[in-house]
Amino acid sequence: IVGGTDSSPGEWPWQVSLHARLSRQRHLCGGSIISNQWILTAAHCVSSLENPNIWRVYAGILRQSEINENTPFFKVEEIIIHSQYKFAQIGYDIALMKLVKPMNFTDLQLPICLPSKEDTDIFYTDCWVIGWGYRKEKGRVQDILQKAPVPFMSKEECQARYWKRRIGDKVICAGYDEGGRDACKGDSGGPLSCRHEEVWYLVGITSWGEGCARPRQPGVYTKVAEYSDWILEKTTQH
Ligand SMILES: O=C1CSc2cc(C(=O)N[C@@H](Cc3ccccc3)C(=O)NCCc3cc(Cl)ccc3-n3cnnn3)ccc2N1
Repeated sequence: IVGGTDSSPGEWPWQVSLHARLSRQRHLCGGSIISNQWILTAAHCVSSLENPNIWRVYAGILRQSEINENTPFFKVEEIIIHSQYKFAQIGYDIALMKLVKPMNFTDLQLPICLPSKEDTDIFYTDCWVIGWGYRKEKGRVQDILQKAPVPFMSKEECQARYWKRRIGDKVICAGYDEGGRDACKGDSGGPLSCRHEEVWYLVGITSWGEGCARPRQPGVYTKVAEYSDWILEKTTQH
């Protein structure tokens, strides 16, 4: 997160850190707890890393330094990537991770509400982007979970900022024209969390941007309300 501040314990209990064990284990992406057995993240985090056995889900942590070989984690049973995903800039940048065992909810690990598909036209005013990602483009993964407030940007303005690309209806843009606050490397897959009438909703999934916190280059987030049918279909036992 660029331009953010330290989060406090339990402030974002739905935020998880997704670690992949490749040559070595490291934080690769954020994710959000949406039920006791399902994590929502970005498709680009797991595409080409679809073997569930390499992933470790850490919940209820504030600092990456809390993680060592003795830290408990959740194992992943199944990874579901949206069938229309190709790469983040095109869209459909959404994926689900099913945990092997359901987690117990505590003050430090709780689910966030999903917006319902009727909520696609709410203009949220209290949104935050959260993560352990870089604080600048050439940075490093941070220890303490960072948070930054980011205002929605209209689709029209966002399309004007990214005129070489097609900004569709299933993404949300958020950021400042003057730049300065944004997601960055290591934040993707995490939540754009918005508070509406005292309830927090998972409005976006951190997806892509041109650099980090550059003027007139807002962050682009998967619009979760547009995928509520998909989420319901994939997470309901049939
Ligand atoms: O220990 C380490 C050091 S190297 C490292 C890199 C990344 C990374 O590039 N993540 C990418 C995505 C990715 C994930 C897995 C594999 C490959 C790529 C990312 O977060 N990308 C964030 C994309 C983004 C989103 C918004 Cl909303 C705004 C601006 C940006 N950025 C534009 N340029 N940088 N960030 C993640 C974890 C890492 N862990």
